[in-house]
Amino acid sequence: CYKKYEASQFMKNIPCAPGRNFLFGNLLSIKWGKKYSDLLDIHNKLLEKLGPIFKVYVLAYGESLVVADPKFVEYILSSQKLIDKSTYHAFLDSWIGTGLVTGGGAKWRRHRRLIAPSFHFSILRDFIDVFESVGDVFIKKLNKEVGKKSVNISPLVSLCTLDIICEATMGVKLNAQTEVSSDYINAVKTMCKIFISRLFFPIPKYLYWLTPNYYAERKAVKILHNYSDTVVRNKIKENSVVTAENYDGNDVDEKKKLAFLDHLLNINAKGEVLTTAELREEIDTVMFAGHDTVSATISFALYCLAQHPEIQEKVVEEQKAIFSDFKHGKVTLENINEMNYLELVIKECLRLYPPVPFLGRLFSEEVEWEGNVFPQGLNVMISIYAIHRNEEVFPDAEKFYPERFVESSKINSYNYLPFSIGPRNCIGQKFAMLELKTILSKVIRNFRIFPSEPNEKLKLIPNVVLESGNGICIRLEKR
Ligand code: HEM
Repeated sequence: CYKKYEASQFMKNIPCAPGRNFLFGNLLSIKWGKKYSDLLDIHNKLLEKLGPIFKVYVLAYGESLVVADPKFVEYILSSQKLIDKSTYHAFLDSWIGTGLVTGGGAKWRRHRRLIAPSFHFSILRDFIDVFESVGDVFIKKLNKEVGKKSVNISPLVSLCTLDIICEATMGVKLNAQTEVSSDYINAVKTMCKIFISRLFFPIPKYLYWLTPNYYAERKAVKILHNYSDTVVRNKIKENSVVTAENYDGNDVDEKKKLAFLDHLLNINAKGEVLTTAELREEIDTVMFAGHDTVSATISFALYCLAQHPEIQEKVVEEQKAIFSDFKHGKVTLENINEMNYLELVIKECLRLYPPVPFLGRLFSEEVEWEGNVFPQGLNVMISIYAIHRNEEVFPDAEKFYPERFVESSKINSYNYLPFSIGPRNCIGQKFAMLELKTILSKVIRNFRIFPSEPNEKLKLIPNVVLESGNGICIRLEKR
């Protein structure tokens, strides 16, 4: 009880974003006073003015802490107890339920332990074929953009990564790149839009059903669940694979397995069973987590290469040394491991443009740190975006300079964390790196990349992932 009192007193002393309104908290000054696209700027200015730990207030959520202090971040992220996600994550529940990204507590621990082996390197190797074949379609699509003065690359890349994650996860070809439109893709887009709108226009749960979003969300979720449910049920039927409902203790042949779903089904054969609903939840989760994040990174990396011809040239030289058939050579695990300079480029891109710019946590208990007590139930936003721009760690931080990662072992993990760190780090990190290298290698070997005409600068906005409000525009020429 005393801790509770101490925590509430301590919170009073934490600097607060200005313009607090009794009804809307800081939202009015943050949201209405400025354009949505200014949000990261505002956040930077608040950090400068208030320091690396400050609070913002939004009526529907109460006080939230924004943290960019690497020491406190280390304390939070390395904790085995502070693993619960912020209340905002609940806006994704209707779609991805309490799968790995949003779940917490004992269920998350069990699922993480069961699913982690499916992301082992030996399994990921098989997915390079998927990256290759979907990448070939992507190159064909890009061929159609050659000669245009400005191409917003984001939507094209997004369809490519959606095709990849769908095939890798469910073993199903979505053909998002070749089909004009699909209900599934539209439903994914709708859900992402609604998530953001609910985040910034927090309407209390009991009033939400009065809004048009409620009905759009219900329709979209039905489409998304029908899709993954059908795939899961068909797989179970096809493979006669066991689930919690029909498990009889017999093993399933591992060699036949290809997609993540197959690997998850195989878990059931080992006696630790996931129900059909849990399987669907995890499939939807990987579809959500593994699509836009990679898409954003590829798009930003192409933009950076367009803006820095000398860096692009170094990437090309490395690719020339690796591939005897420069344009059509196939990517393999072996040659991916030789793409060292490309890896530096990707790392620098993830530093400047972290797809997940903020990590949300909910303190499930009172937290004592450096003699201060933070209250239980506090929402915390860890600003990866700000941590990655710390001049003391990354001199000339706004500069795109891949060489700064040559001695990456010297960079403390809590100063550079695009995939987060600790128990809730990104389970798909290795998968993502393989996919990023494969697709970027293919693009760079087929096209020269230039800035768009006129040279459109990025206007960063923190949507579901980091995006650019005016698109990510480049110009392509055939090599
Ligand atoms: C460049 C690409 C990617 C980036 C930057 C990224 C980043 C992240 C980050 C920062 C987290 C932690 C979120 C948090 O703590 O709140 C996370 C979690 C997660 N990511 Fe990724 N991710 C990427 C790609 C992928 C891919 C390709 C997959 C799947 C194939 C994936 C699956 C997941 C899952 C399932 C989690 C939740 C892990 C857990 O809490 O146990 N991610 N990712």
